[in-house]
Amino acid sequence: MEFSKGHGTENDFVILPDPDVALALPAHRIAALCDRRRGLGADGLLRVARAGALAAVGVLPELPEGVAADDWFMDYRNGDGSIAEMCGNGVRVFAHYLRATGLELRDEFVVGSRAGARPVRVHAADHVHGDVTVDMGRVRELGASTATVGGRVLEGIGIDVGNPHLACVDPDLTPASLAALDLTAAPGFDPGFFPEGVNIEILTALADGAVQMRVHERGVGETRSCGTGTVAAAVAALRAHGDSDGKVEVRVPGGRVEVSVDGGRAALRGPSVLVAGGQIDDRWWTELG
Ligand SMILES: N[C@H](CCC[C@H](N)C(=O)O)C(=O)O
Repeated sequence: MEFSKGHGTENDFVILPDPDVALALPAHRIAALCDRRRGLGADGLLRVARAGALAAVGVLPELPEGVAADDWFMDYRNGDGSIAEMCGNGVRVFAHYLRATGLELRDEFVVGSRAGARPVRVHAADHVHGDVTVDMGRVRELGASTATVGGRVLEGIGIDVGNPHLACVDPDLTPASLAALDLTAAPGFDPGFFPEGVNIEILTALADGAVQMRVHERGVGETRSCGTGTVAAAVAALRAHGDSDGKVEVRVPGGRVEVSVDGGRAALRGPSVLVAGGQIDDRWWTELG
């Protein structure tokens, strides 16, 4: 079974080409594959399939708005096997993979996601490095809520980027104190406000057009980057700064991305790296049950 491995600012993914949706992907198999000791190891999994093929076998109940049957669809799963609506770093790696393998010959095309159509522009793509902008669509503020980290209560804004986020801007945070935060345990949050769980970003205030951010992801744990999270962080940082639109460089442990916010919509530009490709042993995969 063919696979590739890639990452966007060190948020890493196993990529499974499966255009006709021949693979069964129960959660326990994904969790084993993404486990960093008993499997290949990754924050998440990207199945590469045609949207119509996913709908035909019932993986998708229907085609999401704006997604055509022959669009490539990013069937994203978190490392614990759970399904998430959208993955911003994942779309960049997905688009890079399509161009690098020749599955897609255009530089501008739509990637389908459970959150809807995500148009991409591939600025550069060779067999290792890519540079991609993703139209992240409409971003919706959900109101104020809080997170608890190491016994401290942090004020945040709930933000819908197709998936749920709580972005906590702490004006007293410095890069050093942010780096010192213990995120090994999942931050506490209000399950009434986020009944489907939440990705939690903690970030410094906007300064010189940039913020520093760490993230604890739903279904994964702390990651070195979260693309949808950088969009939520940029929206929250602009809002705390008294702005609604603007460009923000979001610096995460795994690198840097640029988020543009305009009229309630966002775009995310950043790198992608394809690290390796190979074969997953069919018998190992089957024995997972
Ligand atoms: N853990 C997220 C999905 C992956 C998001 C992140 N990897 C990104 O790049 O946006 C969730 O459950 O909503």
